[in-house]
Amino acid sequence: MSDNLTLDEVDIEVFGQNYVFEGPEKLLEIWFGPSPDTIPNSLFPNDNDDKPPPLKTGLRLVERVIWNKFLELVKCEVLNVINNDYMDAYLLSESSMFIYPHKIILKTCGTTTLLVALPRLLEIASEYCHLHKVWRVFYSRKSFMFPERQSHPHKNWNEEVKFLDQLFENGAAYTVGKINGDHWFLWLASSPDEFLSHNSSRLKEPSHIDTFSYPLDEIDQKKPPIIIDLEDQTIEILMTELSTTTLSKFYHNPLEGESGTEGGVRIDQKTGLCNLYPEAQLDSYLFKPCGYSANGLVGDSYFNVHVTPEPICSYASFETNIPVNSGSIMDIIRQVIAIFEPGKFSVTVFKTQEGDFDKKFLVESIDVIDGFSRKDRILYELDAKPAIEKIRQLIPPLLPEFHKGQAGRICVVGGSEEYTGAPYFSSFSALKLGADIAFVVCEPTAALAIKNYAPDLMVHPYMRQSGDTGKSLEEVINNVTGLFPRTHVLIVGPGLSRDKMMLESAKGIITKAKEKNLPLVIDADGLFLIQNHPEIIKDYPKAILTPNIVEFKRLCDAMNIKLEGNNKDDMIGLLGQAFGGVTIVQKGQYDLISNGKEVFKVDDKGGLKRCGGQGDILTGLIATFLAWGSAYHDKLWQHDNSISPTEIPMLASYAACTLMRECSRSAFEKFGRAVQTSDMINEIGPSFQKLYER
Ligand SMILES: NC(=O)C1=CN([C@@H]2O[C@H](COP(=O)(O)OP(=O)(O)OC[C@H]3O[C@@H](n4cnc5c(N)ncnc54)[C@H](O)[C@@H]3O)[C@@H](O)[C@H]2O)[C@@H](O)CC1
Ligand SMILES: Nc1ncnc2c1ncn2[C@@H]1O[C@H](COP(=O)(O)OP(=O)(O)OP(=O)(O)O)[C@@H](O)[C@H]1O
Repeated sequence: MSDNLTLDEVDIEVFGQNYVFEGPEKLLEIWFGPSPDTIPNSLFPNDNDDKPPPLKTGLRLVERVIWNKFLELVKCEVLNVINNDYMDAYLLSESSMFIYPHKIILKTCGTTTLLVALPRLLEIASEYCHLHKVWRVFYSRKSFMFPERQSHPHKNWNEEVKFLDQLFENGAAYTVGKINGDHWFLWLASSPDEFLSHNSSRLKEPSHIDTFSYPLDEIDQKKPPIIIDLEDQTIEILMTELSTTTLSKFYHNPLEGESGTEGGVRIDQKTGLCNLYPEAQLDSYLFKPCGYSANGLVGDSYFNVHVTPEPICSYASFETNIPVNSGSIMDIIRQVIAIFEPGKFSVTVFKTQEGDFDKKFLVESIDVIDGFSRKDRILYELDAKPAIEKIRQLIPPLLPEFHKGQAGRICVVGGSEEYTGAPYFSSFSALKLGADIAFVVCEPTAALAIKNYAPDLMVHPYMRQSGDTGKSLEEVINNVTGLFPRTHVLIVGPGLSRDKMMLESAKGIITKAKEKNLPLVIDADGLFLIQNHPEIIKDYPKAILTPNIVEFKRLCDAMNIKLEGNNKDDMIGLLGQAFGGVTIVQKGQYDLISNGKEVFKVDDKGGLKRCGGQGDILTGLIATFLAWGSAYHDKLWQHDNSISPTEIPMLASYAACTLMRECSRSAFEKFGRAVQTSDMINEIGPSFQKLYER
């Protein structure tokens, strides 16, 4: 490095005026089995030997020349290789590759074409290791700094998803984070029970292994039973805007010695990187004129560090799968941040969720670092289901000391001259689930009909349609709000109609309900109101909106959220964010639930008849779970108080969606095409019993 030039000047001198480098890496993990022991031809531990087995099996059998050729497709090459009993770690000209017997982790930066090489990777596994099927695939990357420099299929996320979808079945693509800021793309396909088929057209199964298969039980017969630890956790710290002092350390200064491995060792000491994991076997490399990469091995885990020190695109990444418990994640983050002194950084913890793992605790344990302010903290559940056990905790026990109303008082504002069924379905479903009391506040002509449907309901004819001169808007609103002291949860919309006076009244009632901090469920015509006046509900986290496909689109339009460039399933998170943390339940072939931070998916089997009114049932169910959430926090019964009030809308929505689908499934099973919404209501009791009753 020239002594009297700034780093910028050095870059321009060496690389030219327009030089930039894409530091953020593409990361691919392909698992061919859950552990090394599930791979054919593995050498199993000698019973008398405490030492780990010499696991040169599976993918580790593939020779270096094959990998060299393979990496040509990625457009990078091998600089150095280290290994231990568990894996081979390749340091690449553009990042790293880790090869275990049962999985490969390939991480490449710049304009490498990682996915292009994927079919060849599957072919190598099949041809040389008898690994014809994969068990888990994970591909991720941060949004690129310079996307226009990438080549196919990395030009944009949709292309990458299409590429992966063509190769593997059942993939799921996600975008996490701010679309107009830092965000991540993830694609994953996994199947804990079965192996995934892949469709690599170039793959041909060699005839001599035509009949070879390796179901887990077949392998298990060859050795003592093993407990497969499926826990897998990766921590990634991505840093930009590194300090000038830090950057200068990653330039090659000929006066200090050679670049390459020798330079790498120098950098490890100069920066303190060698102290991150002092016990690690470290392989580091200093590029000429600048840049640094390192792989570190600790037992069966690894870490890697890659640094792009050009000031115009400065970037450093640290990634590890070395197990860290929730409490000590902060220690490693602090150490890494102290070494690189970034202006901005983000931490991603990717964890497979097994057992009773407390993800909330993990997320909360990631604290703010002195000198930084936190912009975002997202917990994203990928195809995960919130613990049924958690929902069960919200359900009030049936105790002799309780009195009328404590298990839930639900008020439905809806019901007009045109629609009387909707408010009935909604309120009656709340009773069927277990709420003690349900009121319907409706227009007088609807009141007569609804009273006739069910004497269990309390029907108040307080609402007025336009042209009805009997009552002013103010009187209507005051009458309804007079019920609030007796209400736990308010549902607005079923059968309300689009009459101006009815909608104006609903608007006033929602505003008053917010002042009283009442949980709200808004559906049907209530959503029509919101689509025209989103400000009524924006930033009120106690509200849940339950749009069907048409209503969802209208809400997105109202909030200016466009499908272009977004994955269809990401829209809900964006809508939740746009509404400032309101929970959205997007109903359809599968239901998605999001508050803008988390997304739950409910794809349990439902019935095949789409009769009107099922959405109304759902509102009654959500409201009852919400009311139980309030009773939980009022400590109506003894419990450990482990569920936070902020979790309730997501949990209540999830519980209601699963229950609704089960009601629809079982009613359809009995009645087929003749099934009616009222048949589904009759299934609420048995379905609840099946899913949630202890
Ligand atoms: N028995 C009853 O009294 C019922 C009354 N309902 C009430 O009827 C009023 C109007 O509700 P709508 O749902 O008709 O109004 P929407 O504005 O949701 O629907 C408008 C149009 O979109 C169509 N549509 C709805 N869901 C769709 C989907 N998933 N895919 C494609 N097209 C779809 C509808 O058929 C309708 O033509 C509301 O007040 C509602 O509460 C409904 O809740 C159904 C039952
Ligand atoms: N294609 C589908 N497959 C399975 N379930 C579905 C499908 N479409 C909707 N549902 C379920 O039906 C219920 C009602 O959703 P729908 O989209 O019909 O709402 P809605 O139009 O608001 O209903 P309503 O008729 O009460 O106004 C939800 O629980 C949803 O999960």
